[in-house]
Amino acid sequence: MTEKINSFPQVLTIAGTDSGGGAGIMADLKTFQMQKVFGTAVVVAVTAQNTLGVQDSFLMPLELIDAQFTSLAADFKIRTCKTGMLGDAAHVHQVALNLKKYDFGPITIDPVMVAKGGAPLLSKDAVKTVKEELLPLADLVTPNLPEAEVLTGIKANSEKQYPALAHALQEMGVKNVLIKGGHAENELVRDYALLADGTDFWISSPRTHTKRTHGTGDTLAATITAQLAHGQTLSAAIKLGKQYVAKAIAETIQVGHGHGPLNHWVKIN
Ligand SMILES: Nc1ncnc2c1ncn2[C@@H]1O[C@H](COP(=O)(O)OP(=O)(O)OP(=O)(O)O)[C@@H](O)[C@H]1O
Ligand SMILES: Cc1ncc(CO)c(N)n1
Repeated sequence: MTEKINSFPQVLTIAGTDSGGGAGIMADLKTFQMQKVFGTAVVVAVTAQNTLGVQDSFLMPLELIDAQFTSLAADFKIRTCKTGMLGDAAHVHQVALNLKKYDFGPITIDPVMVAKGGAPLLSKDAVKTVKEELLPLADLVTPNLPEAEVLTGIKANSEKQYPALAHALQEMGVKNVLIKGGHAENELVRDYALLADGTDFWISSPRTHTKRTHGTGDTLAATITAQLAHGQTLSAAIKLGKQYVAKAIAETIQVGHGHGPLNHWVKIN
């Protein structure tokens, strides 16, 4: 029998691992698999983590970051990519250098700073490097509320300020912005998108009252990355991302004793 060759778009996540399987590279790869794209990964950090918190972490040697990028560039046609946990300023810088060197398609930056339990995933002094070196490379940035505040220096106490946060981020060089509203306390969880052409829209879903929200941001950005690789427009990809993450939170699974992971098995189409 001759082989039957199936082809899937190839995508890349540049982030940290989560031994607990719910966030970071693990959430990204599960999402990629469900969205029918072929997932690859540059491991920037390894975390010893579960649903209760981050117990330990280690950042990869910078040469190994370069080596992973080189391996992928030599053999794959990466259509889109995303970043997650990047650890410190030196690693943000190294990732930015590699993203400038290779064309891995549209770049989604999820500016991960703190884990759900409060553990830092990006050192404070790295924020400057994210702003100066990474954001200008981003096609899309997807901060949660606290991250948007840190990046812009604007304190936001209501949804009315999301457009101001997004415009401030655009002024920092990002083309498209998605502000995530998971950290607000409203009954409707509303995210706000501001696109490069100046158009904007809100997307909302009912809030699921649960502590099982580990990896929500990673899952959203990974879905957008996958859908862009399938050729969806950015606004369609964002809407599909929100739909997937809302369903994956609502149809919960029982894993661990703390901030449990999402149900990546849900289907949206
Ligand atoms: N309780 C919830 N019910 C429904 N949707 C939610 C809930 N919490 C978050 N979301 C949605 O999940 C996505 C991620 O939002 P959030 O603000 O939690 O990101 P995050 O803090 O970066 O997540 P994480 O750090 O866990 O990866 C957004 O689309 C948001 O609207
Ligand atoms: C490795 C890693 N990346 C991202 C997050 C945020 O969800 C986390 N908790 N752990």
